[in-house]
Amino acid sequence: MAEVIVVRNREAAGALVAEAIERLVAGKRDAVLGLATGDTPLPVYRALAERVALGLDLSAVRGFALDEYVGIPVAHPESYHSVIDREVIGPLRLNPAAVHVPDGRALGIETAGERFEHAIVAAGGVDLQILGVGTDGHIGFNEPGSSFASLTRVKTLTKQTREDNARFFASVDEVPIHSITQGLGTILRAKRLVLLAFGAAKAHAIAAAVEGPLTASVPASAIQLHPRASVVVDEEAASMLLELDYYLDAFSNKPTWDPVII
Ligand SMILES: N[C@@H]1[C@@H](O)[C@H](O)[C@@H](COP(=O)(O)O)O[C@@H]1O
Repeated sequence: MAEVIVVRNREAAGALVAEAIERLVAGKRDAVLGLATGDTPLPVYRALAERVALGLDLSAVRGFALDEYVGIPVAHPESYHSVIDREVIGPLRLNPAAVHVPDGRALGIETAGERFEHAIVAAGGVDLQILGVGTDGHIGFNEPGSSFASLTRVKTLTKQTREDNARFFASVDEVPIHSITQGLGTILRAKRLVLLAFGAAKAHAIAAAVEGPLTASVPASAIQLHPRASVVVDEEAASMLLELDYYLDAFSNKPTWDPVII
């Protein structure tokens, strides 16, 4: 079962996960982070940036982004290359050469997934994968129906995802139709998963991911297959969990030898 941690707000979630990443890096300077985009992980990146400003050294940390749009230039401000540069590499002072984003350019797209998988394996795998969740239950861009065994590949975005992401573009018509995303199988190979979600719009996806049946119709339910998955949510995102009292009880009685997330 995934560990469910209910926090007061986004800032508290950011602080909690940043603290775990700091502990991870203290034990492994060149730890490999799996990097999500979207609004959800921003509090984590902000909290880490504050720690970096105070002296935390992340310069040896390596990273793999979850996904990228296909069909927009790398330099487009909303390409995940640009977002990862702006929100992660810069503020966290990571080495740009050590952070990989799937290659969504048309040239060589058939082999881009395989190349990305090789790079993850060559790095020794992802130590901690940060995840958000789409309102339709997707993780990365693994839309409903994605195989639990899938690896990095091109996926067609659903109408719902394109509408959700239209806020980053001038209109929904400008949201790319395709993406290249780590597969559910890729994500499940990470040593630890941390899925974050905030707000009532995510409550259904969180309940389905944590307590619903294991089904490709809810890609985030794949986290139930992972032995070390934590779900960090605010009260609104937690509001449809049937066993909420149990999770709160389990967390407040967490044994001291069992550290949070890491
Ligand atoms: N590809 C990304 C996902 O990685 C992200 O988790 C999800 C939720 O986005 P947000 O965090 O902005 O709600 O949407 C996007 O489609």
